[in-house]
Amino acid sequence: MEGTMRDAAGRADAPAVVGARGVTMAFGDNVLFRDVTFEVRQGEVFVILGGSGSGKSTLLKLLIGLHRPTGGEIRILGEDLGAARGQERRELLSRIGVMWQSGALFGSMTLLENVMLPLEEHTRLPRAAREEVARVKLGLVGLSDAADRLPAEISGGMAKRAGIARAMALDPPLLFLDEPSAGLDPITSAGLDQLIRDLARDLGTTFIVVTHELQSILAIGDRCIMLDKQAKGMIAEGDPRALRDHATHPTVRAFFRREAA
Ligand SMILES: Nc1ncnc2c1ncn2[C@@H]1O[C@H](COP(=O)(O)OP(=O)(O)OP(=O)(O)O)[C@@H](O)[C@H]1O
Repeated sequence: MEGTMRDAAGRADAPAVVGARGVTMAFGDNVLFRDVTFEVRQGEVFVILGGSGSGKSTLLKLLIGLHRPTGGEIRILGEDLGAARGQERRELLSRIGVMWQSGALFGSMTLLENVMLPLEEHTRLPRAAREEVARVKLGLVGLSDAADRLPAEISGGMAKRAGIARAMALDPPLLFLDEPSAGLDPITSAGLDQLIRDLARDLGTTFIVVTHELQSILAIGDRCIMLDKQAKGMIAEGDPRALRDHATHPTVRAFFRREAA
């Protein structure tokens, strides 16, 4: 497997907030990947990349408990996700935020109401406090002025930001983003990348991002792993810029240098 030194951001000593050890996933006879092992450290922006069908989304679903792995162990925020049951598992999973590719905002609610929703479901805060928290989150993503708009009245980039604000409503230490740049023009996408970097730096939030947008990977990723369909597993791990400059594995090189494999 292609590998590089730890990221230059110097987070090698930060505690691991996610750990996958020897993770295998199969649907019936169809093995997607074997022996996937990595750690994500607090405050990192960690990117999962790979070609279509390599299992990126499935890995994301394993990490947030929507699927159980066929083999191996996943630890989230210090807990063994596979061993956690019932209320313990629910509590653990309530400490992670997820933004799905579509943004998944409720169309009949304003952005403010959308961001207030998780607070309604998971806290007993009075309405005024929920509103206050939701306004702060919208402020963090630069949408203070759009709080009263409906999802249909905003751009795709704004919808992604609102999706991030909602995923952050409960102050999760760990945020998962599924293809955040999908469907955005390059300038809007670059703005979103900047937001992700700012949030990671200013709030210490750990991000795990599934994306195949090379510009985004290079802009936001402290470290990445690359899954491969043929290899049925990881073929690279490391600092994306180092992989771009030094990778020798043909598929990894091809991806980072936009060459034919
Ligand atoms: N619930 C499921 N049941 C059975 N097979 C599944 C299921 N989910 C995914 N798969 C299989 O796993 C493969 C990988 O899917 P996955 O969505 O994880 O890939 P991906 O790398 O995210 O791809 P893409 O970039 O195209 O979204 C799919 O091609 C499909 O064969």
